[in-house]
Amino acid sequence: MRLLRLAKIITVSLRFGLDRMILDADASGRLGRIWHRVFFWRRFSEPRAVRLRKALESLGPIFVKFGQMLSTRRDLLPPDLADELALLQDRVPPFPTEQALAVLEGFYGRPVDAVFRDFERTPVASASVAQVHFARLPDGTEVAVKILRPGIERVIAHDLALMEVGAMLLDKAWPEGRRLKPREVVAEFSKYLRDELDLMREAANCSQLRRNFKDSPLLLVPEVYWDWCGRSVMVMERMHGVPISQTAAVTAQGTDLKALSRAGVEIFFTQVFRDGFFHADMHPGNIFVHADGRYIALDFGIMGTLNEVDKNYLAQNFLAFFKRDYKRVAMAHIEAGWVPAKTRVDEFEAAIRTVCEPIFDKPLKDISFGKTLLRLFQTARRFEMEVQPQLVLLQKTLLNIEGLGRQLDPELDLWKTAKPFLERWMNEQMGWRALVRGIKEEAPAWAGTLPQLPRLVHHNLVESSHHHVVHQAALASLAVTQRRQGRLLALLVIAAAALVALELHRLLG
Ligand SMILES: Nc1ncnc2c1ncn2[C@@H]1O[C@H](COP(=O)(O)OP(=O)(O)OP(=O)(O)O)[C@@H](O)[C@H]1O
Repeated sequence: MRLLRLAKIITVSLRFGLDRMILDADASGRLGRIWHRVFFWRRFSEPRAVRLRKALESLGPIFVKFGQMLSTRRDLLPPDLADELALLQDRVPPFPTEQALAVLEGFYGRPVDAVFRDFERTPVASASVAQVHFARLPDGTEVAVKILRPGIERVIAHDLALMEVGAMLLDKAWPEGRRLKPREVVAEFSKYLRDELDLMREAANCSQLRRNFKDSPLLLVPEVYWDWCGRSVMVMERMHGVPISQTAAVTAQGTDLKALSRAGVEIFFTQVFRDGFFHADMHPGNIFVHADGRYIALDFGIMGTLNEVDKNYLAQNFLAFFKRDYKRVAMAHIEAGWVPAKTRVDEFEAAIRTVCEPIFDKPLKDISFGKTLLRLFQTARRFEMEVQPQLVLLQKTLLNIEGLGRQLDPELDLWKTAKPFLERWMNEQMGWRALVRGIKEEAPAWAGTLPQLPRLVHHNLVESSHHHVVHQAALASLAVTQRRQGRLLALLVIAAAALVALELHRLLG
């Protein structure tokens, strides 16, 4: 099976000339010249990016997903490849309903019709990893049932193993290819795919996001029905709305597109700066709009988490960046320990200025946060900064949010919407508010420790007087040892002197 798959990969690579992409970059090499002679008859009329896209399409859904992920790594890929790969569509025919029913019956141990009041046999959507059917719970609640594609674990394991081999070869055999960090990219993809294979994880993400946005006037998140969920099945509230990509239908239901685009930015910055937990798969297929104008989020396979250091880094950088205070940007990197402490601030500052200043050529409203962050990461990498995966995820999501926002309202001023969030966060980190918050956070721990304080103080005093006695004894024994060693040294010196004297006497006498 694996050999067959490998053979297919090699054939497809030769058919679409992927080998040429590598060897053309290394045409002067001996291997390149020999290869060109062996395969002299091949001519490719299409550009390399199109050939790569077609090759991935013919290798199947996992490779298509891989290409989609690659298209977001603009920090690694040349623009022509990234643009073309972004066109990849995760279109796969649904798997037969009997298989879906078999998965469900295997999991529940009962016929599907005994679990759900009614279960729609035709899926509402199908993708490479899962498909979704609508159903009703016994009490009539409308639900969406997400089911993992049967056997997908095996397919993924095979394809990933082959990708890992490919990445290793690329890394070892092609010095230029190393810059694309093939092993790192495949490892990231592998983690992302394995996460998608556990629907309990996705359900937990969904339920956390719902809790964070409980009673929100901006965002709706489906409720998870845990009693019906497992690793390969997720049952959640069925949401009713219009896909955000259908702008005409969104307007027809009376939603103001300008308000919607602002709300999108607000939701994102709330997720980032309030919760440190954000939806990181914000492609238009996962976003719907409810009739009351609220967003509906779906698909919680990829979520990003940020800690206080990450948030501080982001807020400081964005605020300093928009004030064009590049020195502050450089300092923020050094203070957070992202770049080595030995980095020269002036050099780093100059490098940031060089990449960022051209961005300000445009009006503030047209500046892309996502691109700015990308430039910053690219610069910081040159200064030995290991960009954290959660920040790369955030930067990719920012690009999505901006794209979506500007599609809804070309006049959207992202900075105006985002600035209050950043400033509020910074204010909360400093001054008396931060102090009060710190006390509030620590108070429960103090409540537990305070009653024990007298006992702990007493214990420590006793311990320290005991330690004092122990220390005294140790010091005394050290002094004895020192005296002994002194005596030994004196004896050795005398013995050595006697030997020298004897030797001199023998030589002279
Ligand atoms: N709770 C829900 N209520 C209504 N429709 C839903 C719900 N969950 C999923 N769907 C429908 O199923 C589609 C696919 O769902 P989802 O994105 O979660 O699956 P997926 O397999 O991860 O797809 P992809 O990988 O393409 O994003 C959605 O676009 C939507 O049409």
